[in-house]
Amino acid sequence: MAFGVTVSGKLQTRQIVLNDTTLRDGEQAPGVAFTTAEKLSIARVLASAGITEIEAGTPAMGYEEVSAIRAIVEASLEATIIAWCRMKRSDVDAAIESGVAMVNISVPSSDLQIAAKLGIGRVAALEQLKRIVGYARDRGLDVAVGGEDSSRADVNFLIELITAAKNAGARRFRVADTLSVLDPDAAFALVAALRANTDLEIEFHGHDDLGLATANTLAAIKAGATHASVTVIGLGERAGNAPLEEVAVALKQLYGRDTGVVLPELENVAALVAAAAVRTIPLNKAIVGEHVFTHESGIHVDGLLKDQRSYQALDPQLLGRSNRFVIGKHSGIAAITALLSELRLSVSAEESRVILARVRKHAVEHKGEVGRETVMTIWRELCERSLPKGA
Ligand SMILES: CC(=O)SCCNC(=O)CCNC(=O)[C@H](O)C(C)(C)COP(=O)(O)OP(=O)(O)OC[C@H]1O[C@@H](n2cnc3c(N)ncnc32)[C@H](O)[C@@H]1OP(=O)(O)O
Ligand SMILES: O=C(O)CCC(=O)C(=O)O
Repeated sequence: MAFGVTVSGKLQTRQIVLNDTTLRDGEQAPGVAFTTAEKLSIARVLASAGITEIEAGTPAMGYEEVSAIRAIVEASLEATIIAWCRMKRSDVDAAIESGVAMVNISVPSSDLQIAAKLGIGRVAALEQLKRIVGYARDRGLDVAVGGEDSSRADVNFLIELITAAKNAGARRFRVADTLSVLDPDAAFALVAALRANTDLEIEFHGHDDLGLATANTLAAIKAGATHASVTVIGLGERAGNAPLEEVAVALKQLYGRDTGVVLPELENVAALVAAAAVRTIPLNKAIVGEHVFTHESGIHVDGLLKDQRSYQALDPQLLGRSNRFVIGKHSGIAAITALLSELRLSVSAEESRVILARVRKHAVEHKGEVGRETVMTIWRELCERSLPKGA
């Protein structure tokens, strides 16, 4: 099915809204603990990067968290600040204290979670949800209902929850694949079934235990989700959430869909969050990894030098970045010749082959790229050796 086409076949022109939950689900990653100042800086860079919804934290955690969320609200960013709540009046009261205008009220939706966590049944969970949504609406809050563990729930019960949420005044239902049990086909089918039964906003919240969070999120959007939960560099519970940078760029690159995210800001946002989370961004991390536009293999470098399109689908300029060539074990003659010519060093074809052999040996011995200085040293030594004695 083509992107942007609903199950009923109607073309959609809507913009996909990304709800960034780095400050809530992201911070639930083991060992991650942001200070209030870090939370505020992250919220600021997210808003400057065009994110219009920020799930900023869990007010039920107490005074510090409420103050941090309040500081973000008081920064008057161009974004809706959302607080995460359980179905408890005290959680909603704490959210009100934090100053947010919108809450996400979470309801365990699978039979297993309803029974195990809350010790009640479906009917009681439904009643509790209605009461709390009404309580929040009466206090002027916008309400999204978070269907925790939606992907293991009975779809008919999800529809009952959504109907109850809507009747109580909620504007959105979040379909959470809490434990990553969906693949893209199943994510599409689930969201399509819900889409066919409600006109509420639908947010998809994917986790990455199987490395499918981004794919599942795209499938959910194809099926009619209007919103997607994301976190910077995929920070979040266990293997994390759908990464903001992957979802925003994939939507643009694959489907030409704009999320309002300023793509060249993503690298800075990722660096800030990684530093505050004390996490390292893997060199090969999609979109924001240092090496994702770096090329070493001889055949690739040769192809890129002849025509960039031969080995480039995602234009680094879209992200304010550029291609980089490095010399290493997999370099070929074209890369060596190009580098030496850039350095204005002349070599014969035979000398290039000798330099390449030395480069390979050096790369294996030092397990890494071979820097320009090293290539120049190899070149110099070769020249000295070929000079006639006494010259
Ligand atoms: C999938 C997700 O990401 S869910 C969000 C997870 N986020 C967090 O846990 C945020 C950090 N958590 C915390 O700081 C604490 O757990 C708090 C402040 C929220 C609660 O702390 P405590 O009162 O000590 O409760 P504790 O964490 O031990 O247990 C959770 C309680 O919430 C209840 N609960 C869980 N989900 C819900 C819900 N959606 N609605 C109502 N109650 C819920 C549990 O039944 C349990 O209640 P019980 O103590 O009566 O059995
Ligand atoms: O209930 C929600 O809002 C979703 C909670 C969550 O983070 C999840 O289920 O993974």
